[in-house]
Order: sequence, then structure tokens, then C-alpha cells
Amino acid sequence: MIDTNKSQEGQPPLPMQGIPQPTRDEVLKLPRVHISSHPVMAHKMTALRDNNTTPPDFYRLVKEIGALLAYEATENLALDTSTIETPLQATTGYRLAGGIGVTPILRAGLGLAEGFREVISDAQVWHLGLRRDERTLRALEYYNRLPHQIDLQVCYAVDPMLATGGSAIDALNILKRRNIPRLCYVGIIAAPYGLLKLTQAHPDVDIYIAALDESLNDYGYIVPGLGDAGDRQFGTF
Ligand SMILES: O=P(O)(O)OC[C@H]1O[C@H](OP(=O)(O)OP(=O)(O)O)[C@H](O)[C@@H]1O
Ligand SMILES: O=c1cc[nH]c(=O)[nH]1
Ligand SMILES: [Mg+2]
Repeated sequence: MIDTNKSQEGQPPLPMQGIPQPTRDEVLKLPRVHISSHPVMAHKMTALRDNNTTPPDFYRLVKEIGALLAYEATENLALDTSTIETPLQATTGYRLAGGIGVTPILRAGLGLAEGFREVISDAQVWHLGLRRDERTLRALEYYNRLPHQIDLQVCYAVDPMLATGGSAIDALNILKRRNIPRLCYVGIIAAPYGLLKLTQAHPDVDIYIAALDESLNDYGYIVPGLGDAGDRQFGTF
């Protein structure tokens, strides 16, 4: 366990100060966690993390990584079969069975959802606004456009950063009230702390990420991380 207890006398504690965190090795064995091992992903992640990457390039990279993650996270989708005619003869065709939903957790999830739509163009997009209170690290819901008519085989909650896990856990709690047969979480970078909390809260949910980082700092930011994924996409520093 890493102990981040470095409180300054007389100051209120920072939100993650003194809170024990699991190590990478402790969470690597969790079931249902898929960490990309593709070299193209590692290449794009390096550009994404770089402090010199500008917001337009950062947003483009989030979309590209979103498309790669979508390809990995849709590996088990159910298919319907039918007979189709090629110009030469009849053959068996395969189409995705039932609808696919993508829930971007606003704001930072927007770029990831766009990448998803480049792989599955007719995915429904269910917007959900959650904002992390930086003092308590609790997620606050401020926007919800989830439809009530459900015709999905699976819905993917997408958000680049899994830090304490609070936002992801709340988003999946909200989605579970819609009785969707299967839910997945797709993120770019996870901290071991958030990954463990998410797995404990939602052991039935598959988790796809591009990278597992070292830890959270005292402020609840992922290190080495990439900073604030929302601000870096939208230029609001
Ligand atoms: O795992 P957690 O500790 O909950 O932290 C992760 C959340 O924090 C960030 O959102 P933020 O609140 O900064 O909103 P934004 O997307 O509008 O920038 C991030 O995109 C996640 O939603
Ligand atoms: O490192 C972090 C943690 C939460 N939200 C971010 O955007 N980055
Ligand atoms: Mg943010």
C-alpha cells in the first residue's frame, strides 16, 4: 500500500491525504479489467500525456484513442445472422444484434464518445453530466438526458479519467436504473484506487482502459496522468 499522508500542521487535510491506496500489482489481477497492450495505443498515449500537446491535438487524440478502445471493448458483441447476396452469390451476413448505447460522462467523455461513433456510427448517445467537487472529490449530477425507451444490448459509460472512481460508480448506478442487459466502462487512464473501488461497487461491469497509472496525488489527480482531461480537451485552463 502507498501511504500519501503528508498533512501540514494547521491546514485542513487535502482530500486524498492519508488515504491508503492499492498498488498497481494489487489491482492487475482484478477480473473483468482489460488494459490495452497495443503499440499504437502506447504511441498515442505518449502524445496525449505530453504537456506540450495543445487542446485541438489533445481532442483529436482522445477521439482516436476512443475509436481504438471502442474496437477493443466491442469484442464480445452479439450478432444476428442473415442471408445476403453478393454480386456473385448468396452468403451469410452478420449484423450487431440490438442497439449500442454510449454514455459520455460530461465534459471529458465527449471526445471518447465521438471516437466510439467513428467505429459504431449508429450508436445512441446518452449524455450524463457529472462534475467532481474538487474539495470533497464527490461527483455531482447536473445533466441527464438518458432516454426511457430502452432497446440496447449494451451501454458503454465513457470517461477518460478513473481517479477515485466516484464519477464512474455514480454513472453506472444511474444507468443500472434503466435495466440495460449489459454495462461496460471505458476509460483512458485509471488509478489503482479508482479501479478497485469501481470493481467492488460494480463487479458485473467489464472495464476497458488504455493505461493503469501509479496512484492518486493528495488532490485526487492521477499521476503521472495527463492533468485535467476536460480542460485539456476544451482549452479551459
Ligand atoms: O474518479 P473521480 O475521482 O470521480 O474523477 C474522475 C472525474 O473527474 C473528471 O471530471 P471533472 O469533474 O473534472 O469534469 P469535466 O469533465 O467537466 O472536466 C473526469 O473526467 C471524471 O469524470
Ligand atoms: O487526474 C485526473 C483526475 C480527475 N480528473 C481529471 O481530469 N484528471
Ligand atoms: Mg475536469
